[in-house]
Amino acid sequence: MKISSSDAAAGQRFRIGYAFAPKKEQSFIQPSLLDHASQNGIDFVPISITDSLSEEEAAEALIQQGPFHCIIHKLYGHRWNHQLKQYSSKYPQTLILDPPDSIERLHNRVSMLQVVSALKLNSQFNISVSVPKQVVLQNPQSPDSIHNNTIDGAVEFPVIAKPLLANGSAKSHEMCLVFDPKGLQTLLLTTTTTTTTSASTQPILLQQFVNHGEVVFKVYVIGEYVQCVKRSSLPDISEQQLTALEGQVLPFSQISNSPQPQEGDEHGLGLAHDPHEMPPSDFVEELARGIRLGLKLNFFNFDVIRDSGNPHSYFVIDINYFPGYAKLPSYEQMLTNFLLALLNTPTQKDHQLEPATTEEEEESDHDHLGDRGGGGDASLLP
Ligand SMILES: Nc1ncnc2c1ncn2[C@@H]1O[C@H](COP(=O)(O)OP(=O)(O)OP(=O)(O)O)[C@@H](O)[C@H]1O
Ligand SMILES: O=P(O)(O)O[C@H]1[C@H](OP(=O)(O)O)[C@@H](OP(=O)(O)O)[C@@H](O)[C@@H](O)[C@@H]1OP(=O)(O)O
Repeated sequence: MKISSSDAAAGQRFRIGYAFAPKKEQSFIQPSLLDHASQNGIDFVPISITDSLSEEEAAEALIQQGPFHCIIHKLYGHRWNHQLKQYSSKYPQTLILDPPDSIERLHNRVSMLQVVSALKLNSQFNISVSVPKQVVLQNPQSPDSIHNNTIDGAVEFPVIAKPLLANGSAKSHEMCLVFDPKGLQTLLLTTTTTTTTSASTQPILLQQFVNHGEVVFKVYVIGEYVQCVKRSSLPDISEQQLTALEGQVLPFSQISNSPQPQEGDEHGLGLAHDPHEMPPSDFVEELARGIRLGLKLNFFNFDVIRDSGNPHSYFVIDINYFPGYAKLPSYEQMLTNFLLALLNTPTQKDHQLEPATTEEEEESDHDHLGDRGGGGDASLLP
């Protein structure tokens, strides 16, 4: 099959290949999305690759299912990255959203947040954004970690112990609230028979817990589209509670999937401001833009909390690749508009989705595409 730009201008439809784990496919590929996209000239095509194939056969199978104008995906690992690479050398004009190298950065809770520390926000907002203080225990069961030597001065209690690795596995979401050095010692000494973070000999991130009025703001990004929603979070911890919780470790997992908090529900500590008040939208948009440009990603969300003690101080605590967009009321429009804007840009219209032939031809195609180049490395950033 051959897809060309002149066809597209004449009403040719766009083929978007998608590759997701079954759970993601089920939640994201809704009939409402397929219908809306289809009415606007976009056909979503499932990419299917059998596990039993060898790496090279799997790459060939992906090539056979092409060409696509664009591939969207949330699959990880060497095998999938290799398939994409092979596919891209055959069809360099296909936009791979997003490039695996850019996604990779979100798989480590330190590297994912570096982009936030490097941000320079417009001072007109009178708002500061940072990352809570944090320290990594590379060897959680080493005597230095167990006796808290590694963390001396780096963070203050309470902290949240998070697996450093954030690869989407159930384990990577297992966290613990730790209230003092004794609790941390308990956590690190717990035998490997338990299933919490404590069981892990894998590196752990200790991130300072910030009181934030039990509300987390989730900012969903699709290219330039930004939507901020409120979700329930952990309650604030008072000094009295800290004393009462001495030596304790409280495990939890994926609590931000709980329903949105109701006004007046908060158990905050007599805050001077309303913890439910949404952050200013121009600030959220500027923050999302900065993170998007820094990460060179189009599909992600990030979690922001506001310091209970200072309404001008925000913290970004997590960034997720290709989150649960279907939870947003108008994700069908957001996604379709994003793809159409992208595929209808002049550079994109020049695309001829034919197999690459000679190296020379390929190079000239790359020149044509500039930064949006194929080869699986489209950054699509303005
Ligand atoms: N530093 C912090 N201070 C206060 N609360 C925090 C902090 N870090 C995390 N939390 C709370 O814990 C929740 C889970 O943390 P985090 O987002 O890092 O975990 P996750 O498993 O990666 O989440 P997700 O399910 O969104 O991928 C947050 O939504 C927030 O409610
Ligand atoms: O399953 P849901 O729809 O809730 O989406 C969640 C998504 O799971 P999925 O990709 O398996 O679907 C998670 O991905 P992994 O970290 O586990 O890779 C992460 O992005 C969460 O932040 C998303 O929740 P949200 O932030 O949108 O509330």
